[in-house]
Amino acid sequence: MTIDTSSEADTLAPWSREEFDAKLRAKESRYHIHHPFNLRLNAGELQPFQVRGWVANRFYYQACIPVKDAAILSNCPDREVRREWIARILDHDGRGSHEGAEAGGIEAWLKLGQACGLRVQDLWSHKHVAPGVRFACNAYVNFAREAPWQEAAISSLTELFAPRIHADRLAGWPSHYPWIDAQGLGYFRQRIPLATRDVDHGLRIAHEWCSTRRRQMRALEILQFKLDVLWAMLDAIERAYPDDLPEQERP
Ligand SMILES: O=C(O)c1cc(C(=O)O)c2c(n1)C(=O)C(=O)c1cc(C(=O)O)[nH]c1-2
Repeated sequence: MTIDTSSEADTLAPWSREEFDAKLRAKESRYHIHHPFNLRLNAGELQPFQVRGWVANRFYYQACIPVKDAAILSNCPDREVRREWIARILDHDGRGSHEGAEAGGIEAWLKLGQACGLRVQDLWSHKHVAPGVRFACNAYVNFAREAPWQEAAISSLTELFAPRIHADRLAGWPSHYPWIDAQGLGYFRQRIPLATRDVDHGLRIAHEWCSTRRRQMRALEILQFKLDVLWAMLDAIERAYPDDLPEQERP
């Protein structure tokens, strides 16, 4: 028998904040930190072209994030929320073209790409981007364009689990991949406090919006959608860069 959760949701009291948060956090088991490709990446098992392939494909995600955040802003009539949310765009696009954190996350990712041996123009051309990665990232941006801004804000809550994945890279990559200039890992370092701040804001929005069981259940569905975006990206990247990819097709 299937349970009709949609009508059931209307008869049930909302979970307490603690229960709701626990259910959001339990989604960690589906985070891409557990994807086979990420396990190999962070265990130092990948060949240089596979790391480069991951970096080049992930750059498409990086480029989409501020567009996604601008879509959320464009749907949000609340000035207080907009004032806080706009920081996310500047975090990635930068507040100036100079060096350091002010240059923003996209610039830092380009540095990571260069440290891995990729050329800036090749990253911007997105020529290495696998179709599945493009589809997944575009689905995320389109969701933010079309959903109520509170739902789109909730979709960023995969960042609950991001500090750990960044910290894993900082801890492991210098010894696993000594051919990558460690200066290039700054992106991961700068994201840890920013992800924590984003999550604080995202959770405040989720707590206010999810005042009914139906909305709480919807939030869990949305978080799963976003987990699927990240998982599908790694599925596509894994498929694009098999261990025996011919030399001439390697990034
Ligand atoms: O490297 C990662 O595994 C990872 C994951 C995520 C995430 O969980 O969505 C983000 C990031 N990095 C990231 O760097 C980032 O700026 C970011 C923004 C967002 C978002 O949904 O708004 N997610 C993420």
